[in-house]
Amino acid sequence: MSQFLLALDQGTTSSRALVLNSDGEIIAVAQKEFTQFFPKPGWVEHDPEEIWTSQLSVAKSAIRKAKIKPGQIAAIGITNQRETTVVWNRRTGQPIHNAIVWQDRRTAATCDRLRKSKSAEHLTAATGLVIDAYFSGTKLAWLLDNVSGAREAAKAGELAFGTIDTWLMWKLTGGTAEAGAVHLTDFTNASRTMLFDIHTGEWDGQLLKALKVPAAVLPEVRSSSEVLCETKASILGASIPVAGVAGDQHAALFGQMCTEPGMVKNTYGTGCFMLMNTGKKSKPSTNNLLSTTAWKIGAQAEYAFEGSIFVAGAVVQWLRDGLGIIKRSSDVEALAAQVPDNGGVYLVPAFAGLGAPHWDAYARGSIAGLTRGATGAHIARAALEAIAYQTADVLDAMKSDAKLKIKSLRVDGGAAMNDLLMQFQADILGVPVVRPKVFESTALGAAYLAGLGVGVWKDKSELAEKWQIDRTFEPSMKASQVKELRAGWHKALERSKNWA
Ligand SMILES: Nc1ncnc2c1ncn2[C@@H]1O[C@H](COP(=O)(O)OP(=O)(O)O)[C@@H](O)[C@H]1O
Ligand SMILES: O=P(O)(O)OC[C@H](O)CO
Repeated sequence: MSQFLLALDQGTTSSRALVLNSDGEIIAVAQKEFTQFFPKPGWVEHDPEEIWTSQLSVAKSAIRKAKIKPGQIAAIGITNQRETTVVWNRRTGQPIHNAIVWQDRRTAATCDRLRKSKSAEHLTAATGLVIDAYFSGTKLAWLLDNVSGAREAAKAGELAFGTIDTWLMWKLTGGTAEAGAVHLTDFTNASRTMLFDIHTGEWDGQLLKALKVPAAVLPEVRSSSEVLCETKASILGASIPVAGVAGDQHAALFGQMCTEPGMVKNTYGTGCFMLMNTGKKSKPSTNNLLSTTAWKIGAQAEYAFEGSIFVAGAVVQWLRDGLGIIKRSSDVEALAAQVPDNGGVYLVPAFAGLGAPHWDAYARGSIAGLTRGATGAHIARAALEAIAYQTADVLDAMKSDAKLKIKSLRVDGGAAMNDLLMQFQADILGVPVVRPKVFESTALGAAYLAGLGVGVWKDKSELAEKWQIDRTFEPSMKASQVKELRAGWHKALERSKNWA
């Protein structure tokens, strides 16, 4: 009987489900958006029940579209928006509050205090992270502090904390303690909590104490590729093993088959997430990157550097919705192509400050170098170039941290469809930019991890054969021109820093 994999990709704005066959080909996709809540400036929440119902409905719909029976699914792979925090009551299965989303800044002041505390140095060494409201730890502490009775209930073992992977596994296995629901997470998701020691692979007692988190709320940490649990048969129509779990950026690194040290992927979505495989030992960053996990397959952990850029494809949305110089995002390419170069115009899209490697929360956007001859086409070109310059700044930091030679950059995400941007990216980096045939790296990664977990595929080398190139963009710009352009970018960047 033919075997299939079901990938559940629970993202920030939508829940997606994909069915793959045992050749790793995608045969069905279903997607559903869900509600974003912004209760106060800087706060972002999701309804955990809506996350579950949307995820379940797309899973069923993808199975229907694939025209397969649930019993033909060999395994489920879960991949998810990372850091988003849910706390629920084990007995009733009810969340005690909305999920606090990774973008939520409500715990920024707690992080300021934590940065000055005696745990700060240990935190960075153990978790590889910088202290920031982005991660789950302070969000969990906020829930325990602000939901009435939560801390006592947590101490008494009545509450469960989880990232979205944990919540989905809980729901897939029955949704209450009585029904036998499991409380598990994987190595990659645990690594984004700010409570987990990525070297020992265990929850860190000192950090739990610093954030006053009772150990009783924490899930058990498992690898990213093994049978973690079996779904309750009544939910999807068959009991199916969940055999792959990873945060979405880690899954994308795997889906891009960046399985050797020095291999890098960049996802060009709203922002950019760049991850580089650094091998079986974690390396500290001295260039303002995160030192994080790649995945754990069986007993073998692998590590990565990560750099996030806050505004990438979003600058194209701004050209469309803010400036109104294009109608659709894809129009940016034709507009930018009307001019042979940027004409000395630089756009720094620091709309929300600057992420890696600059980390300037007070930077703001700017357009520099305007002359009377500047047109909308120059601005469009400068916007696309800015995505490439920011990427080059992160890759430089990675190269210097990793001391590894970069052979190429593997790309995915909506803006990686833009040929002009990808060619310019290759030119600026001086390394080939490689775009795969299948763009769904995140879902592929989750399905690959799950397939490995149940033996549909035997090892990484079998998977690497499935990964195919759509197009390679070779660098062709003169080194002197690259130098001049990057100098112009850095000059504009300086003007944008420390503005607000
Ligand atoms: N042809 C294009 N050129 C540049 N940017 C694009 C193009 N098409 C889409 N985008 C941008 O890509 C982003 C959407 O990519 P996607 O991977 O779906 O992002 P996300 O997962 O963050 O929602 C949007 O910000 C959009 O403006
Ligand atoms: O859901 P995405 O694709 O926006 O990814 C969210 C990241 O995992 C946040 O760290």
